[in-house]
Amino acid sequence: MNQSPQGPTAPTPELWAWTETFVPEPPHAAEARASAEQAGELTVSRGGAALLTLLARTVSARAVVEIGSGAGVSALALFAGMVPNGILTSVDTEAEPQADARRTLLTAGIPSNRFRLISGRALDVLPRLSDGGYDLVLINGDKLEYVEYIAQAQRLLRSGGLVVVESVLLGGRTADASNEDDETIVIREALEAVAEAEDLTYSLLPVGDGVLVAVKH
Ligand SMILES: C[S@@+](CC[C@H](N)C(=O)[O-])C[C@H]1O[C@@H](n2cnc3c(N)ncnc32)[C@H](O)[C@@H]1O
Repeated sequence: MNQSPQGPTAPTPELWAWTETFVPEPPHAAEARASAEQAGELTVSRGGAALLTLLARTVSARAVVEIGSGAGVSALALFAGMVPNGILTSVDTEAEPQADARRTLLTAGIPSNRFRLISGRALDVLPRLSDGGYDLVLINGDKLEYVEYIAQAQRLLRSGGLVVVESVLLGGRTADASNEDDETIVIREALEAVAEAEDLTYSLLPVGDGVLVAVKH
């Protein structure tokens, strides 16, 4: 068997890249991803989208909060796993990607009464949402605010709800001890906040650019 210091079959970057394509992306999602890429808007990875669908289905998500609507790629993935009448509340500071998100969701047949796209800064909007009222919170907004987003997610989630924190590896910067830029420092603090939280059990998954998933108890 192929042995390495990490274990019997340590995955190569090529193998992880292959896992991203393992779950086929539905046609509407592939179109939304292509148009987001064309507009220069960042999205969750393909593997990250499949993970969101899985997690939303795992908790029978009825009420979901998304920080960072972008062009709606993650929203579509969440809806694919949510219960049929589930509602997504999604916040973004930028009007243009949010208009794309609206178009993406409507084109995919999601009725407009199933999503609230709120224009504004997450830290202004989240405090207005109900304590314990949500099954899943996706964090994919301003990385410099991730510590505050996690505190908000702890308040918003019901017991058994999930917080999903996107892109925590920062392309390798988080794990590079010589790196001290502001985003990296905040992401490390956010990871520590989750690790130290007594009401969260977590795992850091090597999906896309790293996804931290935690369940509230
Ligand atoms: C990576 S993109 C989100 C991608 C989206 N989740 C998807 O997969 O399609 C990050 C988004 O966060 C938004 N954003 C940045 N700062 C924010 C803030 N303070 N509050 C809310 N959204 C913010 C940006 O405008 C951008 O659209």
